[in-house]
Amino acid sequence: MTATIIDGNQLAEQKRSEIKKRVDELRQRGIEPGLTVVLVGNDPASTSYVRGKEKACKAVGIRSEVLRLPKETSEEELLNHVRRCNEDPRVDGILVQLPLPDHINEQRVINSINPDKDVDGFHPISVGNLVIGNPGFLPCTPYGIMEMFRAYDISLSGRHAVVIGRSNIVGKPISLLMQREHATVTMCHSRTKHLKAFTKQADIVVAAVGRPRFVTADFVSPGSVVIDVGINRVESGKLVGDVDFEEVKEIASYITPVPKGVGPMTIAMLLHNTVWSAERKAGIATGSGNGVLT
Ligand SMILES: Nc1nc2c(c(=O)[nH]1)N[C@@H](CN(C=O)c1ccc(C(=O)N[C@@H](CCC(=O)O)C(=O)O)cc1)CN2
Repeated sequence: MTATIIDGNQLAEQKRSEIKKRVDELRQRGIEPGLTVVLVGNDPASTSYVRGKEKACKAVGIRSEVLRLPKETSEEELLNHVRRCNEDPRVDGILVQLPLPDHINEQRVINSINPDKDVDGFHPISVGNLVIGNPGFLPCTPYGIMEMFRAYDISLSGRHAVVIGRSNIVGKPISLLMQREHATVTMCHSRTKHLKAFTKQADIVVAAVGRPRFVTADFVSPGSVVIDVGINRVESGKLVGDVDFEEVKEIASYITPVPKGVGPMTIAMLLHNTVWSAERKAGIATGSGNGVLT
């Protein structure tokens, strides 16, 4: 059996057209949703992701501004920029592109973002809301994965999901979200012994390890759903995921490719969060922003 390939590009395009309609409605009320992205330094991957965010904002009519700061920027200077954005009424969403240079304490910067503008969903208040099941911003990559499950009618209820990786951005939130949809979740990480013994039992595998083609055919069972969060540039210059796509697609029932899988959905959900923030400020938000029933 060859897996159905989950088309992140197509789904993101669909999302963008829904979001554009919401932006048009806001504009008709005289509201222009705005996103500020802060980029410190010139890491090529981060620079390219930020360009992707600017382009996506433009496509749907969100006003975007990128603060490009030199890599020597001090933590205090960065915090001052964030404070100015917190107070700027034109800014509905603030995103500090990660990773930050080593001399800056990432968590301190995240903590300084106004939780009402935390479109990345990384602030402790957003994390707390996710844990409790309150309405709030969800981190964009896990949110995008949940939207993929929904679009492809992949039910999580009663299924065993194994997450490889325990990062704050992906591993922890995706585990909570899948649990919220009634999956039984096992979290594995770099110190997990007998990793394959876990992944072999899984109905759903989410790979967020940061190691190129780490998940090979012998990790997965026939018919499982495999979500690849990795983005690794290998020596040949090719972009590959954490999953050996060619091998695993012959065994899985559904699989996300890299590129054009989870990545484009990350940016689409950022647009959603920004528009939801503007709608909420205007008192016209429908839903909870994160799929929680209100
Ligand atoms: N503040 C944040 N920093 C980072 C986040 C985040 O959600 N918030 N996530 C990642 C990077 N990221 C977004 O910032 C991101 C990564 C990849 C893609 C994407 O569309 N990838 C394409 C391929 C792009 C390429 O050719 O290089 C794909 O997979 O098709 C979008 C966003 C870390 N930092």
